[in-house]
Amino acid sequence: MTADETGRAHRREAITELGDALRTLVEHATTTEVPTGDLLRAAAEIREVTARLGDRVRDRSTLSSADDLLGGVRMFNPVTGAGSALAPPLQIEVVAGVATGRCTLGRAFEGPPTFAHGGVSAMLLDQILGHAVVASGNPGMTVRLDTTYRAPVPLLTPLLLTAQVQDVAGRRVTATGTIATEADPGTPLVTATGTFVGLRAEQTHRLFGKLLRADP
Ligand SMILES: CCCCCCCC(=O)SCCNC(=O)CCNC(=O)[C@H](O)C(C)(C)COP(=O)(O)OP(=O)(O)OC[C@H]1O[C@@H](n2cnc3c(N)ncnc32)[C@H](O)[C@@H]1OP(=O)(O)O
Repeated sequence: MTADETGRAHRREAITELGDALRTLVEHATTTEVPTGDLLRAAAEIREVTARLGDRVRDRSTLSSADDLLGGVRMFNPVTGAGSALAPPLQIEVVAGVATGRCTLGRAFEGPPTFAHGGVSAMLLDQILGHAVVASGNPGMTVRLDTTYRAPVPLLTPLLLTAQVQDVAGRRVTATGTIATEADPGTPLVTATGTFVGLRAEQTHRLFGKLLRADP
């Protein structure tokens, strides 16, 4: 490992540590019933820490120094990113074209009481369908996502997601996926069909050219 790679690995570990702390903070902030005065004290303390993190920030068109765009490392992806306070995070692996994802949604993801928000389910499915699409060798962006909600997705319950590509027609790729519980993987709670479109070179250049040139 070069010194640069070692530095980057340490930074990723630190970002993951911070992400873990933030996710716990979000979960506790969502569920706490401490006295009102404690809420106000906590808010003041959190603002102090926040100011320290804000000392040096990247702008919108700069990648995180810990990311590797072409290598698929996105530390702050809101679904899979270990550094994201918003991500469950969903852990995805792809074997023989089938993407499998695992996560447990905390109470910050609640929609109907005790169950996950429908938009969160769609977000998880968009991501895992995207991984199956990338693994098929036909990367593209989502242009359509149809979700069918068959049964509510329980919170605080290990979930199992799967996705695979069904069809590739020119630039258009169709993929399907499901959310189930790990305990009952044969009963889909939410299913989705997504259409992804591969970008033409001119589109890639227009949308991401600056980022790709900057990626080390
Ligand atoms: C590992 C990483 C995983 C990441 C997972 C997350 C993925 C995401 O969330 S991506 C973010 C959300 N998506 C976006 O922002 C994309 C927004 N859309 C766009 O920018 C444009 O539609 C773009 C650039 C993708 C394609 O534009 P353009 O080249 O003009 O497409 P266009 O020529 O109209 O259509 C191409 C093909 O797709 C089809 N298509 C386009 N839109 C749709 C649609 N809504 N439904 C079905 N088919 C569609 C067209 O019919 C056409 O098919 P065919 O070639 O067979 O005739």
